[in-house]
Amino acid sequence: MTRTPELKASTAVPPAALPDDESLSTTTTSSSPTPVTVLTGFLGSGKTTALNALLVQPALRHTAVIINEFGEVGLDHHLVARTEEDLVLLANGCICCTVRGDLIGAFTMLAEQRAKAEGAGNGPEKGTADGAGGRFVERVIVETTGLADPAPILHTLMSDPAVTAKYRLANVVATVDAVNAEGTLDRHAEAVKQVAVADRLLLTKTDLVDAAARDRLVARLRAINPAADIVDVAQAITQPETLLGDDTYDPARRGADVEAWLRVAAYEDDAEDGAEDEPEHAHDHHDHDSDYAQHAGHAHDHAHTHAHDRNRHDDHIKAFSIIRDQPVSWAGLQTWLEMIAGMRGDDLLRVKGIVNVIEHPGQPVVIHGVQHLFHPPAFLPAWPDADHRTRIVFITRDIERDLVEDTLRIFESRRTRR
Ligand SMILES: Nc1nc2c(ncn2[C@@H]2O[C@H](COP(=O)(O)OP(=O)(O)OP(=O)(O)O)[C@@H](O)[C@H]2O)c(=O)[nH]1
Repeated sequence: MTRTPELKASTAVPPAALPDDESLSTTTTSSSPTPVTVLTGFLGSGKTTALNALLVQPALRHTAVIINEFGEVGLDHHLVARTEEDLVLLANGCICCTVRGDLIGAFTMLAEQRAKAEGAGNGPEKGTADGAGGRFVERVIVETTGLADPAPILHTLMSDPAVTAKYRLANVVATVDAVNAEGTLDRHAEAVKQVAVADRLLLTKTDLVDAAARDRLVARLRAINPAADIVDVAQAITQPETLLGDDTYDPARRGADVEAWLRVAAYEDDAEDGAEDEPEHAHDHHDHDSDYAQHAGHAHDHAHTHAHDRNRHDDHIKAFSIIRDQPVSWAGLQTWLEMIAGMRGDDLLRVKGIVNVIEHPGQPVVIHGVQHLFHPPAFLPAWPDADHRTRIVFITRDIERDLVEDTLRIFESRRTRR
């Protein structure tokens, strides 16, 4: 049976406060397009962890982050070391299919902030980034969902006039989980595409595998994308200038497949633009779509209408969340997680949650599961907002919400009877 690591005191999110220092790019001027890095990588492969390690570095203090999350309940904005002003959460589906408009809207908003900051004298020369004058945004990192097909995202960034007027796609970085990647690449076409389009591949979780497994994985990654730099995340995050440093994304360097995917994305984009002239009718794109997008801290409802279905994800993939109003027993939850990971680990693509545990009142616990692997749970220093309910997001293949709900209730009721 899969063992869930013991609950130990550690913190899940590094501090958001940044020391004053030089920025990464010394070449940004108020008129130059803002460089954009796309951070992709399969579910649970370590995107947010790598991002947090980068964002605390002084060189990235003027970096805004756009996070796209997959699931009914957005959690990532609570787990990223960035203040509300620098973080935009797109939780209304996947940017590769349903929230392209939101992505463009987020870029437009950040460009307006930058213009406002520069108008108020908060430009790059002064290095200031706050106050009523707006924030100076020097770089944007877009973290995709783990299931994203990167091609339509890259296409949008390279061709949408509203974006290209102010931004340029600098590079694509993909995290690759050394524990799960072999199986993931076998089973999920999105994972192969994420690797194939990247300039840099960040190997994560190499601390959990032996050298031979790492070498096998590197050979496989080289076969998919011979031009990418492959680096261990521990090394990469100490050199943000190398990881994110200015270059302009060139699909031609990535091979014929990538160019073909981008052509398909362009074709579908044109088809959608044509279809937008048709009368709109609202319908669900995914059974997992949440129905809101929010600029972190300022949630606003979006009633999304799309003219046709652009669901690129496998119909077998489900995303749902389990919510508990009352604190839950850590011991019961741990036993249940072990049971479900042991029985259905291959199909338990991602489990991520904030848990209010009976055993540690006032100390929210963050849990992360990726297929059979459960990472050590970690305490958050405090609840990120007024919502103190347990919220656990599941992304599964062919595991229905009812099965998860029903089995969890069995363990919960067993605990209660003791
Ligand atoms: N041991 C180890 N754990 C890691 C490493 N990188 C990430 N993790 C753990 O992997 C889990 C998932 O990491 P995240 O950064 O949330 O992954 P993600 O790609 O952002 O996940 P999603 O966006 O939900 O798909 C967390 O528990 C991390 O602590 C690593 O290099 N080594």
